[in-house]
Order: sequence, then C-alpha cells, then structure tokens
Amino acid sequence: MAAQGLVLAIDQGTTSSRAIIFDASGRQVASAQRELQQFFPGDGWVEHDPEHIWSDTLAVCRDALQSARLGASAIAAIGITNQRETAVVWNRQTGRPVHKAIVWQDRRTAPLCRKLIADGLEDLVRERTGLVIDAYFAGTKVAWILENVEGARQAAERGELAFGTVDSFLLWRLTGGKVHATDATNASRTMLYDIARGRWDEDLLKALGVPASMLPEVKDSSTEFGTTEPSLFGAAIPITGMAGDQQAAVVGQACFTPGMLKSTYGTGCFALLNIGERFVTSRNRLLTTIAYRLNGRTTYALEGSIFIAGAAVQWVRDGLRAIDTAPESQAIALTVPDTGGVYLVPAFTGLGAPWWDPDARGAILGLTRASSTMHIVRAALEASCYQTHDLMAAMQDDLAAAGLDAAPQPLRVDGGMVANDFVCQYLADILDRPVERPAVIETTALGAAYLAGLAVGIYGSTDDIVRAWRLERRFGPGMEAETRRQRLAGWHDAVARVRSDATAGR
Ligand SMILES: Nc1ncnc2c1ncn2[C@@H]1O[C@H](COP(=O)(O)OP(=O)(O)O)[C@@H](O)[C@H]1O
Ligand SMILES: O=P(O)(O)OC[C@H](O)CO
Repeated sequence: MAAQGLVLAIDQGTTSSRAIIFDASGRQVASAQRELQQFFPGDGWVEHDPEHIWSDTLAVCRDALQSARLGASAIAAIGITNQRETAVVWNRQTGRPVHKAIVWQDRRTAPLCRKLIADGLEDLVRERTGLVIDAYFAGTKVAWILENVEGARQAAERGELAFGTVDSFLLWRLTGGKVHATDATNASRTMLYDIARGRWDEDLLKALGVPASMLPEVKDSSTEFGTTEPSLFGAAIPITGMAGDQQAAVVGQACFTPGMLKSTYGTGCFALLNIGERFVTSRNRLLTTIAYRLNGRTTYALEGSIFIAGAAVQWVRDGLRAIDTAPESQAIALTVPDTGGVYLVPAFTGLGAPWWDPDARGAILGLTRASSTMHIVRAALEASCYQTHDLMAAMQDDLAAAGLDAAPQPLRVDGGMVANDFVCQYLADILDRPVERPAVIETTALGAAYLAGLAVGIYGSTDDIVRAWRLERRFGPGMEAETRRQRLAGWHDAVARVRSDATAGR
C-alpha cells in the first residue's frame, strides 16, 4: 500500500473533460467537469481545439483538488484516459498544435481510405493492426494534416513535429514538454502500430507518408510516464496510468479473464471482449485491439464499435423534441408495450461494426397511423440493444472460429445510458444473457485510476481490482424466444433498408 491512497483520474472525452479523485477503495472523493466545444467546419468534419482540451483538463484537475481541499502532495498518482483515435500534431519547439485536433468521428479521410483499399492494403492492415481501413482511426488524420497544413510535411521531415492521440498530447503538456509517449492501447488505434509485434509499422508509415520521428514512445498502460510540471498543481505528481477510454473501462469493469466482456453506452457504444494473450483477427469485421499491456504482456480484445447509442436519445430530445431530458426516455418507453413495429436505425454518421458503411444514413421505419412519439422514443432505446446483439453474435462466431471457449458470459455495462433500467432489461432480453450493472458506472475514469494505482502499489495486482468490483443490479433475460426472433428479424430488415450497398442487392 502506498503512503497516500488517492489517485486523480483525468477522463478527456469527446464531449467533456472530467477529473475524478478516487480513494483506494474506488470511492469518488471529488470530481469536476467541463463541456468541450465542438467544431463542425465541413460535412462530416469534427474538430476540437487542443488548447481547449488542455485548458479544460487543467481547470478540472484544479477544481477537483480544490473541491476536495487537497494539495498536489496528497495525490499518489495521476491516470489519464481519453477519447481515442483523435489526432493532434504539434511543434516540438513551441509546443503549439499546427492544426485543430481531428476527432475520431471525422469522416474527411474517407477518400484516402478508399484509395488504401483500392491499393490492396486491407489484409496488411488487418494482420498488423487488427483494424479495418476506416477514417475512424488516427493514421489517415495525421496524413491529412501533413498534406493540407502549409509547411507541415517539410517541418515533419525535419523532425520538428510531434504526433499524438489526446493522452499523448496531455502527457506532453503536463510534463512541461518533457515526455512524448503514449500507451499500447492508444497506439493500437492509430492504424500505424503492429499490435502483434508491439512496434510502429514501417510499411504502414510509408503507405501514409508519416515520418517515424513524429511518433511517441509506446509504453505499458501502467508504468512511470513522467511527473507533472511542479508549477501546474503546486507540486510534481507522478503520472503512472494511461489507456484509451474504452480499454480503461475494461480495467474498471475488471474484465481480466478471457471471455469476459463489457459494453460502454455513452455517445456511442463500444463492446470489448477479452480474448487473452493471443492475437486473433475477426472474420466478422470486428476490430482486434490491445485491451491493456501490463508488465510488458499484451492482452487483446475483440471490439465492436457503434457510433450512435446515447446520441440517438439526444436526437430524440433535441432534434425531435419528443422528450425534455434523456432519463425521461425510460418512463415514456414504458408507456407502450412495444414499438408497434417501429424501428429507428440511428445511422446518423453511417454504420460502424459489423457493417462499416459510412454512406448509410438513419431512418425510422414501420410507421402506421397508430404510431406515436412514444413508439419512436422506445425504438431509439431498443436500437442500442439490437446493435449490441449484432456485435455479440459476431463475437461469438469469432470466438468459435478461433477455438476459444465460446460459453457466453454476462455482459458488464457502464456509461451514462445504462442508468436507464429499461435499456438494461431490454438488452438482457434481446441478448438472452444476463446484463450486469456495477455500482460505479464511471468505469472509464475508475479504470484509469486503477492503472495508475497499480504502478504505485495502491493495488498489488489485478486480483485486487477483481475484488473491488461491485455489482449494483443484475438484469436477467426474460423474453420468449419467438418474440426475440421476430424483433431481431424486423431489426435486420430495417438495417438492410438503410445500408448504402443494399439497394443494388434488393
Ligand atoms: N437515463 C438515460 N436514458 C437514456 N440515455 C441516457 C440516460 N442518461 C444519459 N443518457 C445518454 O447517455 C449519454 C451520456 O453518457 P456519457 O457516458 O456521459 O457519454 P460520453 O462520455 O460519450 O459523453 C448521452 O448521449 C445521453 O443521451
Ligand atoms: O469520448 P467517448 O466516451 O465518446 O469515447 C470515444 C471513443 O474512445 C471513440 O473510439
């Protein structure tokens, strides 16, 4: 046990930046949050200002310390977790970003991705990085910055520019420009990192024209990354944990055994299944990614990424004005016994796994004169459950193909949307497997705190984290098999209708 048991977790997300101070038992001592300004400068373009990311992060850390009336010396370690894939390029000399951060949701590099596919790189990318070629990942975003920012390519070739995902940029700033590093989970989201061999991949760097001199050092997820510049918080604090937010949730949910899985329902939904230390690629267009790297040992996960989950509820609130608040969706959904055959396919920004169809667009189908906003609200919630079903089915098939134990395990859920009991119950019904909601649904930040705490001895091993996990409620499946079959058939028909390549097939 370390002298001090408090850890400060920084959770820099897509829509907000949070700082949460946890004690050794995983209890929240204090927290602070700021909304992050979004920029939409073109169709399908999404940017953040790295200076906002930095100033908000600094502010929430200071606010959390202040609200707990704690000085920096009371904090044993900092853990950082972050929105993944978002790319920042900055000048090493001045520390200034050369462009706004290009966010994971940004689709501007779709044409470059199509070219990479036409050049026959799909198999290479899958075998080395575990990913599909898609604008989602950081690599093509860096290539875009080098291509489109005046002088950037020449500066990069002179070794003057640094690239990093948000964790890496924050680490650079927090250490006063001394450390340029990332962790293996974040590296695994760049499409530039060979996750089987654990090194940046020369062939992919060449294909995208990214100089190796720009890249951060890749470290374990729980290790010494550096210490904060003393002037920032009044004393230096060690930074000892780092992971992408979905991987941090795997740790926060204590999914340390192969076969265990978690799904996080925030803006989007990201399901990760621990597959152990063997790198297996998916035959169902799921991603293989690094779940965590501890003591030099890599654990992999299969990941299903759905771009719209809670964001569909936001749309029902702000676009449709059918509800005033997100939590209200539960009571409204329960006013009707079912959706009356209405399906909402929330392909607002295309479809993610397992379809990977950037040109699909959302739709509400099955409307009749009896349909009401209640049915649509319910359909928006059910959509996340159906999409999760499709991911789970793909995962089970991949597990069986890889010869791994295929017995379905309970799904551990977290994120803002799982406060909704209707969603959790419908999920259990549609998946036909138990859904477990933990006592702490801020598992992303908790996971970052665990990673940081592991490195400074607050936790002796992952066994301590397994013991700390607490169930709040278990939702058991209760739907008739025939009802489930019919609802899923209706959903798949609805998906077929919105897919951009479906028209030709019908
Ligand atoms: N009770 C609820 N029922 C349904 N959706 C909810 C509920 N509470 C929050 N949400 C949705 O969850 C999302 C917020 O979750 P959060 O984990 O904070 O997301 P993120 O980290 O992606 O910003 C929002 O999209 C919101 O619409
Ligand atoms: O910021 P979030 O919670 O929406 O998570 C974003 C994911 O990391 C994108 O891959």
